[in-house]
Amino acid sequence: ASVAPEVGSGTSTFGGSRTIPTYSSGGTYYLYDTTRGPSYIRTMTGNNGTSLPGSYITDTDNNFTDTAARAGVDAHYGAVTVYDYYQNTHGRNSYNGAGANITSTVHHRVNYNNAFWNGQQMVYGDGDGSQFQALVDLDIVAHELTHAVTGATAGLIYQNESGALNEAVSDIMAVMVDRDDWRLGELSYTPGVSGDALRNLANPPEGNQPDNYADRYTGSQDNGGVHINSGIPNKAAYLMAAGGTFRGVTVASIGRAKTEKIWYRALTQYFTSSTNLAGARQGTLSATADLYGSGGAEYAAVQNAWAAVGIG
Ligand SMILES: Cc1cccc(C(=O)O)c1OC(=O)C1CC1
Ligand SMILES: [Ca+2]
Ligand SMILES: [Zn+2]
Repeated sequence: ASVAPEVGSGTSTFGGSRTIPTYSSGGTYYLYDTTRGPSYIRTMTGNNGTSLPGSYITDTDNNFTDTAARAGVDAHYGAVTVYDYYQNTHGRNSYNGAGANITSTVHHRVNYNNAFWNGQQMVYGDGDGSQFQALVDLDIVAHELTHAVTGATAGLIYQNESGALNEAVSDIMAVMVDRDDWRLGELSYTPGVSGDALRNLANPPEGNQPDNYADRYTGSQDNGGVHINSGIPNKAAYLMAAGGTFRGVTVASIGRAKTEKIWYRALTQYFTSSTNLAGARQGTLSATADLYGSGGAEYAAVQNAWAAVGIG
C-alpha cells in the first residue's frame, strides 16, 4: 500500500539507533504513529525558528539517519515510549486519559537550553552545545509529557511548594520511565562532561537542590524555587523506592513498582492545584493506604521517607 503505518529506524543524537513507528505516504516516510490510542503521535521540526508545530520530519527510506532528523528520532522514540509507560503501567491512554494526540517539536529556536510542555505540545531546544545538547534524552521527554499529565489532573500551580511538587512529579515519573538510574537528563546535559546530570533524585545536592525541608529555598527566583525545592519530594520518593538511612531515619525499600503506583494515585486522586509539600505527604500516605493498607511495610516506608526529609 502506498499509505500505511510502518516500523522505521533512525540514528540517535546520543549514538546508536532507535526503532520508531513511522508512516508512509507516496514513498515518503514521516515521524508519525497511528498505531497507538491517539489518532497520531507525531514529531515535527521547528527549523530553528519559533513557529509551532513546524513541519513534518521526512525520510526517503524509513531509516532516519540525516543529522537534522536525529533529535526528532529521539523525541519521537521518547514520546511513544512514555505513551506506552502510562498505558501499560498506569492504564492511562495519553496525557489526558482519553487518547489525546501528542505533538512534539524539535529544533525550537537557536542554541536553546530548554524543553517544555506549552499546554498543547512538547517543545525541545538543541541546547547551546555546552550546557546541553539536544534536550531529547528519554527522561527529559518523560518529564515534559508528565507536565501534561499533571496539567490534565491535579493542575499543581507552577510556583512555590505546589510548583516544586509539580516539578518533582515530573522528575519522579521520568526516572521511572528511564529506569536504569536516578539521574535526570544525563545524556543531554553538558556533553563535554561525563558522569554528571541535570538533577539526581538519589542525591539532590549534586544538582544544587535541597534534600530536606529545613534547607528549602524561600526566595522568588525560579517561580519560588520550583526546580530547587523539588529536590525534597524527589529525595523522599528515592528513599521510598531504594530505602536507606537519611538524617537519622531508616526507610525500608518498597521498590520502584510500588513507588510509581503510589505517586500516580496521589497525583490523580489526591493532589489538587494548591497541594503543598505537607499535602504531598498526606496524599502519598492516602494513596499508599488505598493500595497496600495503612498497617503494612509500604505505609511505614512512606511515613519514614517524608520524616527523613523533614516533613511530618
Ligand atoms: C531544561 C528546562 C528548563 C526550564 C524548564 C524545564 C522544565 O521542563 O521544567 C526544563 O526541563 C527540565 O527540567 C527537564 C528535566 C530536564
Ligand atoms: Ca536517566
Ligand atoms: Zn519541568
